[in-house]
Amino acid sequence: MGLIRVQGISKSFLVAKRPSGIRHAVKSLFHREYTTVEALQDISFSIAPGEIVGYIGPNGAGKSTTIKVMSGILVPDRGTCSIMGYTPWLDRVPYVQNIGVVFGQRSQLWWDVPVMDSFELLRDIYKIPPAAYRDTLTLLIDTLDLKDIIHTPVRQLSLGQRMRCEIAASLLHSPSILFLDEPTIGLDAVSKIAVRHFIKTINKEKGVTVILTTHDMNDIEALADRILLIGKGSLLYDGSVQGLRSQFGTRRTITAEYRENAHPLQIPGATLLSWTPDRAILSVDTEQIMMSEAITQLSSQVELLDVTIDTQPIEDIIVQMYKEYQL
Ligand SMILES: Nc1ncnc2c1ncn2[C@@H]1O[C@H](COP(=O)(O)OP(=O)(O)OP(=O)(O)O)[C@@H](O)[C@H]1O
Repeated sequence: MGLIRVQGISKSFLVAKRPSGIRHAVKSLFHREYTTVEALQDISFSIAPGEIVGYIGPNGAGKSTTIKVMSGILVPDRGTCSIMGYTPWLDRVPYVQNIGVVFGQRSQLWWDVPVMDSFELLRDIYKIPPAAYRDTLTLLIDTLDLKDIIHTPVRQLSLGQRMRCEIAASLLHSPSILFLDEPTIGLDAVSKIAVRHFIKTINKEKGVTVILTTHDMNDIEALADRILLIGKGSLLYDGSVQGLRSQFGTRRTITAEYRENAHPLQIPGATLLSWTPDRAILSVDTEQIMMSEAITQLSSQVELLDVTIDTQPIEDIIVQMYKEYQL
């Protein structure tokens, strides 16, 4: 069942050209030239309740524009979007009761007042009943470890502390869908893990459907059941992380340790990444040679002591896809 159904969405922006040079700049004051940026071109997908979907793509691909359309901030030029039966940009008031949105680069909290004051304002905006507000707030304070920071003005918080408060703010009204635009951007390793853990928990325990954009492939590996890959405004891949690996991740790395041998290894279909007389690292293209065959060839050339095989990191696979699609 599609909780979110996006069909044929396109969105373009008219952007003023900024000529360089003083003469052209003065001329442009009287005669502006415009160019059209096709931010989204015929995007379609559907998301079921309880999914965590990673929305990825290079800079400028159209990720934030999609999130803005889905959260009702932007109106597309063409296409339809039905989320829980609402059209986000037409049914804004009832619709926003059902969604939470976090833009990692922007704050929805009031900068100069304590976090708690922002929460109370949101309580009033969303008309959250007092008992429900108390319960949700207690849960969020516990799970996001907010006790010691809730009475601090936002501008005094670290980025990681602020992000935890932003996520709490987006969930105060218990939405069933959460849009996260770069939720871990700029966070240290510990805060990233805390945020990921929390996202996983609300998805599992509360059944919240999560759509997150990120450049951090560790976020994707830790969280997403499914990836939507967008490039230059078009959807290029829709499937599982596993599917991405089997479709695009055809390389494996073999690290071999062996009794000293003077001759560098030579295996067709494998590239020698590094070599010493007792240790070599090879990159194997499994489309050219099966792993079993590569190991057989290896053991025929040296006396093996230890072998480890690593799959291609998801980050590398994505870089390879960006190259393949010329993004
Ligand atoms: N308000 C706007 N006015 C003009 N152009 C815009 C506007 N918003 C987005 N764009 C353009 O639309 C394209 C898609 O932008 P978008 O912000 O959706 O990309 P993104 O995938 O989120 O990128 P990033 O990873 O850098 O955040 C870009 O070329 C961007 O310059």
